[in-house]
This record gives sequence, structure tokens and C-alpha cells, in this order.
Amino acid sequence: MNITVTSTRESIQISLVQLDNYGPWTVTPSPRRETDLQALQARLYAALAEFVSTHDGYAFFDRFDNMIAVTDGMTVADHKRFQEQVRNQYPVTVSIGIGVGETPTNALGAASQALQAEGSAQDAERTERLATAGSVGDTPGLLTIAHFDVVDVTSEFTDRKDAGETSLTIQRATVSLASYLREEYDGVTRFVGGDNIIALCPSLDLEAFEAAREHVQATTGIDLQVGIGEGETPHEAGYRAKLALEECRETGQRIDRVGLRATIDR
Ligand SMILES: Nc1nc2c(ncn2[C@@H]2O[C@H](COP(=O)(O)OP(=O)(O)OP(=O)(O)O)[C@@H](O)[C@H]2O)c(=O)[nH]1
Repeated sequence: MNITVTSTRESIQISLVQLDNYGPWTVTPSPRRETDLQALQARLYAALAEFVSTHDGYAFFDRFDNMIAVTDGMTVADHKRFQEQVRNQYPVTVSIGIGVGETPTNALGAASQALQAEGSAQDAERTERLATAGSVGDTPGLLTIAHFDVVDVTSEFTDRKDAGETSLTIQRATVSLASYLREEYDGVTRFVGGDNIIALCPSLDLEAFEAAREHVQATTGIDLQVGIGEGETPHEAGYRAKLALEECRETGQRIDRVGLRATIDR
């Protein structure tokens, strides 16, 4: 195990990006071909990921019609630019709730409530709303990101087991971890592809991450390893988490943390 780095963050900013009136659109004038909808959703997610990346943010596809981004430092004007980009390039528009909270769960809850106050996701009159809760664009301090993955997924699952069974196994691990971190620590946790699960967390000690790992092992039998990173932006924190995860892979330890001593040059 690596050294404990103590850091605090007073707040985190999370944006909830919601496609406007998407449900009715998918069946108007008649149900649209499913693969066309899948391609559109994938492109919109790619657009969001690339947009927040230019501001060193993080993005999660969530349910695709509702996407989440960690947008610390991004202003209302930045979000409006993304709305304009979607309007100009796609056959749909998006509304956005921006929430600032003391914990990831609080921030996402605040973003949700701000957006819900603007009207229903299936209200044809609610178009391109941008609602805020808290001091947007002003979240100084350090952010914590934990990047989990399944130990040896390739040799234990991908190369040996039925792909359907493997997928369900990863989903079970995700639900177990996400529920635990939300209930215990107000974390927001999402599957990001492969065997990777990323958690936005308050500043926690290493014992908390070990407890989360043990919970997943006890409830699903899945052995997770986790890299934890801190930084002033989601990218910085997430990149350090990746460096820490690499350390786990090299050493065989299950938890590693990379603090600010690791400089980020990419
Ligand atoms: N989104 C995302 N996917 C990744 C990342 N790293 C690996 N993957 C995906 O996860 C899959 C498994 O890769 P690994 O986790 O390296 O494989 P492993 O067999 O579990 O090996 P160890 O992690 O060393 O235990 C790959 O096929 C990739 O699709 C990452 O940083 N982000």
C-alpha cells in the first residue's frame, strides 16, 4: 500500500445532460430503427466526452438519454456552447442541470432537481434549458477519483467464459460497488467500459476503499483492484488514479494512491 495523502475538497460540480423530449422523438412519426438511435446516442456521448475533455472534465454515458459530466471550472457559457454544438449538429437538443454540492451525490442530486424544476424530460415545451444549483464554475480544492477494475478479467473471464456470463458478472460488480459507495460515502460510480468502474468520491482514507473492495468480493465474489488519484481537475485526478492502477497491476497490491507528488504531463 502506498502513503496516505490527506486532501479536502469543499465542493464538486456535476452536470446532468438530458436529451429534450427524446422518448416521443424516438417514435415520431413511427418507431425509429433501433440501430439508428444507438448510433445517435453513441455520437452524442462522444461529443460530450470530447467537449468536457477540452476543459479537463470527465464524462459518463450513464443511460445515454441522460449523461453525466464532472465539469469543475466549466461556466454556464461553456455549457451553452455545448448546447449550441448539439443543436447545430444533431436532430435533437439537450437541457442541462449543473449542480455544485459538498459530495458527488449531493452535486448530482442538485443538478437533477434544478433540471426537474424546468419541466419534464418529455415536455415538448422544455427545450435547451440550462438550470444551475450552487456556485457554478467555482469549486477550488482537490478532487478524488477512484478507478476500479476486475483483477485478471482477461484470463479469468474474457478468454475462458461465455461473453454473456462475463458481462453479467461485471454488471453485478458495478451495481454492488456503486450502491455501497453511494450509501456509505455519497460517491457517484459508473461503469466506463471493459472491466472498468470509475467512482467520484469525497476525500476518503484507504480503509474506506478496502472496505468497498471487500463488500464487492463478499456480495459478488469479484476481486477488484483500485487506483486512487487526486487533482485539481477531474482529468488530473483520474489520470493519477490510472497511474495508481498501473502500480497495482505491476506489484499485485489491490489498492494504490497517487497524490499530488505525481506530475501530469499529458
Ligand atoms: N474505459 C477504460 N477501459 C479500459 C481501461 N483499461 C483497460 N480497459 C478495458 O478493460 C479491458 C481489460 O483490461 P485489463 O483490465 O488491463 O485486463 P486484465 O486482464 O483485468 O488485467 P489486470 O488489470 O492487469 O488484472 C480491456 O479490454 C479494455 O477494454 C481504461 O483505463 N479505461
